[in-house]
Amino acid sequence: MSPVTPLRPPARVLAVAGSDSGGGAGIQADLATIGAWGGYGMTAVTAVTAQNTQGVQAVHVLPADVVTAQLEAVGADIGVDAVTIGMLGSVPVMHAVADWLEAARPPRVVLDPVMVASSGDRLTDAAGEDAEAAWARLLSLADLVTPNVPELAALTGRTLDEEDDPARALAAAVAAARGLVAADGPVGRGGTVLVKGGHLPADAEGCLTDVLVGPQGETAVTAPRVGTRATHGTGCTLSSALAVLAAGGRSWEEALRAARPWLTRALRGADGLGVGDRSRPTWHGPLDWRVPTDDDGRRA
Ligand SMILES: Nc1ncnc2c1ncn2[C@@H]1O[C@H](COP(=O)(O)OP(=O)(O)OP(=O)(O)O)[C@@H](O)[C@H]1O
Ligand SMILES: Cc1ncc(COP(=O)(O)O)c(N)n1
Repeated sequence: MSPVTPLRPPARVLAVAGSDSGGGAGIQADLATIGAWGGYGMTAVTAVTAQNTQGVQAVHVLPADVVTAQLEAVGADIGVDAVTIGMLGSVPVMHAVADWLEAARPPRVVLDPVMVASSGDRLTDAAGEDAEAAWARLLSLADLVTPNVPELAALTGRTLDEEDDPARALAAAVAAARGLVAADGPVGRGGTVLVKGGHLPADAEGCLTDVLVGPQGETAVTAPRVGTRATHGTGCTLSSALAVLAAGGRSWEEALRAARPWLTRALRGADGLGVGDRSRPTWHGPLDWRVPTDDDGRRA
């Protein structure tokens, strides 16, 4: 046996997303996550946002041909083992990404259908029938779709925010996701939906549940709800972790079971970061240090 364990080449993961100047979500969270899991991160920037923990101050969506140029540059030369898609910003950009997915057929595509930031600010000008048609195209090209509950409601036209009971609220969201993955549904063709529980009430044990809903069945993964306001970027972080783990050969279930405890640590680490004072970011780095902060988590 060789004394040196041969290294596997890092998974090449392409993040198609917007830039968050505050560093908490979007491309910045994607690259931090891909790096944390040992992947090689690449980007196709769709939009530039001026953003911090208070909210989104400005959005500039890039022209669709600039997005296409980035996708083609990376795909043609470096190669892509997995794609993670976040903020797209406009209908032309959505179609540009769908065109490239159709032509390039990357092996694993994770689609986080980002619509609104956790601050409440809109991150897309896509609306109406044009947006519906563009989402339908993207859903049909994704292997894993990771909506939060408001996004799931928007994609399925269902009302999902009326149930206070955690089990019934989750069941309603899972039922909506089943419609997406049904043989005649928009995801169809063997794709999976991850219903994320971050917007649902915690259960009696104080836990949140995420459910993978696929054509072959469902898997629920439960984790403690972390009592923090520092959840900015959790969606981007989770999608990118799933993409890099799947690119390394894991199934969606194996990827979620590995990523979910890591996300709990990232959420727990966020309070000690002392970054900003409203919608604080999760923390992808080492947890063996603490910034001195006051009772509100501001840097002392
Ligand atoms: N307070 C929390 N404690 C533990 N896990 C959480 C918490 N909030 C969200 N999560 C987890 O974070 C992941 C993202 O879920 P969520 O439903 O918040 O998605 P999202 O709204 O797209 O995220 P974002 O906050 O980035 O917009 C899920 O795995 C969810 O269970
Ligand atoms: C560029 C960009 N992409 C995605 C999000 C969503 O993340 P969150 O819902 O945590 O604000 C964001 N705020 N900004």
